[in-house]
Amino acid sequence: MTILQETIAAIRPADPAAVAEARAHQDRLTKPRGALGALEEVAIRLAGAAAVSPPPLPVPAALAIFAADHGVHARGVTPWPQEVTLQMVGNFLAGGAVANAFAAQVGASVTVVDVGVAADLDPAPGLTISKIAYGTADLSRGPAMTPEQAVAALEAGIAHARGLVDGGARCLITGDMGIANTTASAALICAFTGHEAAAVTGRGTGIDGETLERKIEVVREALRVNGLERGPGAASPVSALETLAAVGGLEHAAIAGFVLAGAALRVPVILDGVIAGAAALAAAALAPDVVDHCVAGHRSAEPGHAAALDHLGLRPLVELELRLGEGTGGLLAHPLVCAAARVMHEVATFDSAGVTDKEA
Ligand SMILES: O=C(O)c1ccc[n+]([C@@H]2O[C@H](COP(=O)([O-])O)[C@@H](O)[C@H]2O)c1
Ligand SMILES: Cc1cc2nc[nH]c2cc1C
Repeated sequence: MTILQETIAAIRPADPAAVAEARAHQDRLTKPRGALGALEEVAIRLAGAAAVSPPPLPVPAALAIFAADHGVHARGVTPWPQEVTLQMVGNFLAGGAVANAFAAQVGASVTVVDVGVAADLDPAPGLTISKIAYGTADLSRGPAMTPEQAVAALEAGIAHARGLVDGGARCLITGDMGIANTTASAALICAFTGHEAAAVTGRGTGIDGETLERKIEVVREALRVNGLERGPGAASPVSALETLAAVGGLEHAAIAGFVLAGAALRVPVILDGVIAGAAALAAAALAPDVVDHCVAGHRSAEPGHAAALDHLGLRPLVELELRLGEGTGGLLAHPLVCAAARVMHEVATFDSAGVTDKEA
């Protein structure tokens, strides 16, 4: 078996006994039933994913930022020059990005993985160089990657997750850096959900109306050229791997592998924004049970993100109109996920605290 096949084969759905025990435990705690709203569901989800109730506290957390460039940049879908991907990797490694500040705030480690930056990076502490290509091909002219490249990127994500978990991480947070990757994200979301390009293509880093029109047309071309057009509800004739290779980025594939590995290792994964959402669609198409191991950290301002989360059946914890990527929304959600788990360990029950429960 390949590393990818072995990882997919190890993924189990939420454990029903742990889910039932966690649900029953929530109802015994000294609070009106349901009073913690969506956090109760997070705690129950963590228990199902870990197959134990109460679930382990999701600490320490590790953010992994997967960086790559995109051939579709040449179509003028973003105002930012491609070299910003490389420059931001330098910024992450120097500790100067928003992701570094948020990671420090929540006590998460930060590592960066080069899976496809269009330039050579010097080795540095915190950087893993797993370069598969110097950026993808232009997805609007043909497949962005070969299936072999997509598998290599998936396996780079798996290897990185395994390394972090071996090093003690008990929560994985997805991060991305890749100028033009919101175009690839929109194409993936169309291909996996059946939505039309105009419904899920957004302004990314911030583009004008004219650029947005062009970006929507580029996404339509990508779907047409790669044989991925389909109506809502119609099944895709193309396999998950071929879809990912056709319109994804190297960082999308690596993030999909990272998520699959977290699930296989029963370590919860907090998803960041639209890039993670698109990658999670690919992961779920490869292994549907992976979703039980994911928490949607936030909902980004990019319209395709809501479509991806709806399709995955995930409810975002934080909604602050963030549209930065890097893992920033996932990092902000981490204390909420910790709080949800901690309740299960530390809050007294009606019985243990001698608090009178309401009458049945
Ligand atoms: O995470 C998000 O939802 C998100 C939304 C918009 C932009 N981004 C980030 O911005 C970059 C891509 O934007 P763009 O406009 O170049 O496609 C890439 O580095 C992403 O991390 C991220
Ligand atoms: C400056 C900058 C920082 C980013 N971080 C993630 N995507 C980004 C895109 C830009 C342009």
